[in-house]
Amino acid sequence: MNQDEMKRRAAQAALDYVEGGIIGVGTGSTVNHFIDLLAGIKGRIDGAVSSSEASTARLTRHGIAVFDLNAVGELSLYVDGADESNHRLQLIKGGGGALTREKIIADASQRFVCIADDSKLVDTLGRFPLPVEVIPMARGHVARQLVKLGGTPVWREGFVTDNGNLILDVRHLSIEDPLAIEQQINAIPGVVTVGLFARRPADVLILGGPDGTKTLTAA
Ligand SMILES: O=C(CO)[C@H](O)[C@H](O)COP(=O)(O)O
Repeated sequence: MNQDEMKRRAAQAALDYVEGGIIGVGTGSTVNHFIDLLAGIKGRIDGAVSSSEASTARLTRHGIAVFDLNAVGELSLYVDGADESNHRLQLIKGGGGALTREKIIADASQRFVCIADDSKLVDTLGRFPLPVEVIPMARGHVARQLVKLGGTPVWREGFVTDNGNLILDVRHLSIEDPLAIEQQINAIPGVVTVGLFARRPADVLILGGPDGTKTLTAA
């Protein structure tokens, strides 16, 4: 079975968590499946808060109303994908570059349901390069600080985030303590967001695989 079908299975299973109201919607190919499937039950919800311009466009195409987070306040549910998850449901996100808005919406939501194919579950985070969103003028400065932490930052050249910033993808970082690394990187002046979701992990992880889906919950 191909990876895309496994993503679609996870997205399908996430529909069970949709109870109504306005829900948070993330970004990426797995979430694209979720949006397409959500369209089939859109009468059940009042609309969505979106984590990217791409997801907003897709939601709108399906006739799902998109709201500003400021007008909505706290959300009961957020559904998003991930690039990696450990068994504590701490995540690396930002492969699609939407990490800042994703982190804001995750923080504003009572329940974060993460959907992914089963290759995303790892024992230790860090095989996937860690995305860091930075203010453009701070790119060199932040990169040097990341090298001091043991990482190898690579500028995602040509990519500009929805917030007008840049992304550094950091390889070779040892992420034994995700919470400590999240705090350390967030503390570098010029960093907008690091794509480590350790302070706010997922509450539920749905993994699509060849034999169906598997659901993990935070301890
Ligand atoms: O964090 C993200 C976007 O910023 C995505 O959730 C992450 O990159 C996973 O993407 P996909 O579902 O395409 O594998």
